[in-house]
Amino acid sequence: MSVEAQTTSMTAQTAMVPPPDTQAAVSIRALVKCYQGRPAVNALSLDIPRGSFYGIVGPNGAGKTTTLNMMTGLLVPDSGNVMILGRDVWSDVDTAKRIIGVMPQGDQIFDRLTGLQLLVYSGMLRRMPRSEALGRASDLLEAFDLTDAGGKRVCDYSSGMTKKICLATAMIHSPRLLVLDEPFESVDPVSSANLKDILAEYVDTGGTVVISSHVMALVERMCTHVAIIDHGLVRADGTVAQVAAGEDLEDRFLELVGGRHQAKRIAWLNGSGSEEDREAE
Ligand SMILES: Nc1ncnc2c1ncn2[C@@H]1O[C@H](COP(=O)(O)OP(=O)(O)OP(=O)(O)O)[C@@H](O)[C@H]1O
Repeated sequence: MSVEAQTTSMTAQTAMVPPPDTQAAVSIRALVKCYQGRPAVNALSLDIPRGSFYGIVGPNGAGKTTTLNMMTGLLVPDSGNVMILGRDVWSDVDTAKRIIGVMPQGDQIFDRLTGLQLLVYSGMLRRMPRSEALGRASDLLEAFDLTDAGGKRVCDYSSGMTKKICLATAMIHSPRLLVLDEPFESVDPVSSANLKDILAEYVDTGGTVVISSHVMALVERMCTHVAIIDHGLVRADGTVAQVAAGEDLEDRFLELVGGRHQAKRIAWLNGSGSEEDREAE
């Protein structure tokens, strides 16, 4: 679709949106973000119910991270609204950030600190007394199997350990909404199972978790709800059963998003013409 056609369809969608749902954990209306004139998020609207475990899925470049960043006060939208637990994010970003737990990326943390120092620092940034931050930090280190690594600098952690410490920093202030971009990526199966238990209990006590993931089986197993995003728009949303519509979620995803094609044979990818062959010539 041309940029003009995309912009026209965006304007038409924006004109018809209902007001945000103040009862939802997250209510997004006609959210737009363009880069170089092209919409990355294209008048997207979505309601995430309180107490849900919500999966956001979509192909590469679909607009998931851009949406999550605008939802959590990290990226200013071009237009549209985001309401978190009944509060408008962009009219008071600081308050919004206080009530959300967002998992930072590995390059957004002070990795010269030890794991323990990083958690205590994150807690104190959230106005927690040092003693309380210390107690919570050691609980989180234990929950994520990082107790032995608590005294080690985060820059010396493996990528899975870094992911876990980033997750822990998102949780230390006990937010009622957790937004996690690919939380299970590069986390080992044992830690992953522990994390799933922690998140399931968090949801049982009334918290809302929003994750983005490419692993459809995980979303099908863990999430209560799912939204399939493609080209910056919601293609389907609802409970996992509603979206799957009697099919396997992955099949449904492929059906809605398309893009499967007969893989083109790459003629040279058979070892011939390699460096060794060239040397032998
Ligand atoms: N800072 C940026 N500058 C220019 N274009 C960007 C920028 N960030 C994202 N985009 C573009 O916006 C679109 C959506 O990107 P986004 O990162 O939100 O997708 P995603 O669904 O999270 O993808 P993935 O699954 O690959 O992580 C892509 O076309 C991407 O190239």
